[in-house]
Amino acid sequence: MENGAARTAPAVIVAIDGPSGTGKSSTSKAVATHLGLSYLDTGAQYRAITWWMVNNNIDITDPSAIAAVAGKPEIVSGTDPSAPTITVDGVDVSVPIRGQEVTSRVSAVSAVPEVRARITELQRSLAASARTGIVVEGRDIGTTVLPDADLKVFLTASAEARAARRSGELKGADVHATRAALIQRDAADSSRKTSPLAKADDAVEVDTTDLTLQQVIECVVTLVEEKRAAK
Ligand SMILES: Nc1ncnc2c1ncn2[C@@H]1O[C@H](COP(=O)(O)OP(=O)(O)OP(=O)(O)O)[C@@H](O)[C@H]1O
Ligand SMILES: Nc1ccn([C@@H]2O[C@H](COP(=O)(O)O)[C@@H](O)[C@H]2O)c(=O)n1
Repeated sequence: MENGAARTAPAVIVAIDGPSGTGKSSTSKAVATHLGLSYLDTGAQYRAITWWMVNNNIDITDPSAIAAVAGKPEIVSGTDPSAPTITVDGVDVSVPIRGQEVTSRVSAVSAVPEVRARITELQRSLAASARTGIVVEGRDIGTTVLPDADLKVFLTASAEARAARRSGELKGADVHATRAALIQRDAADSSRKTSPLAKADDAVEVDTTDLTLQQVIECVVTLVEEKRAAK
């Protein structure tokens, strides 16, 4: 190499989208850790702003009420894949954003264009400042947030597999009710007007129904390494 300079890998931007329970978070964190990249859970950001709306008694059924205050909460995401963090106005909300109160309302809040504009700006700024690159997971990353990502992956899995995974995680929650809730949230996320859940035309689709988590991770790591080698 010229002047003995060590070649550093170019920063790589990876977008991972897909419906609920397809393995986006588990896969993205592991891929980012393996490749020394940052990691951003964009669902956590939408959950955080929803938590703030609930805590401040904003009428979730009124999009104009949500839009009017969308710029108020300060949402900060930590992007270390081994310890991702999320705070709202300095409060750690990593636990309450996973509760039912937030989960049942997040699709309504995330459908409001002013909320999406605010959160999208945060996401682009974090991606632009990631030194080695970043794995960003969500619903509209490949289509809207980072349309020029080096690699776009769209994870899918049957509703049955996703419900079984989630009810296992929720310590035996009723699998039928879990399946119905997943389908309802996906339908809301896919049918909203602004940046719906969708596969980008140039995304690689990976059906994870019959794959172990380790197999999905290995598949995505290989795809990233191929893109990196070609840069
Ligand atoms: N291929 C797989 N096989 C079996 N279990 C899996 C697989 N991928 C993920 N899981 C498990 O399924 C559950 C959901 O995974 P994860 O949270 O990564 O999905 P997600 O797509 O990020 O969901 P959401 O969009 O709702 O946040 C977790 O318990 C995870 O360990
Ligand atoms: N890019 C994204 C990511 C998420 N959402 C909304 O947030 C909800 C929660 O996402 P999880 O991944 O934590 O389950 C999701 O249902 C969407 O309503 C989004 O709109 N865009």
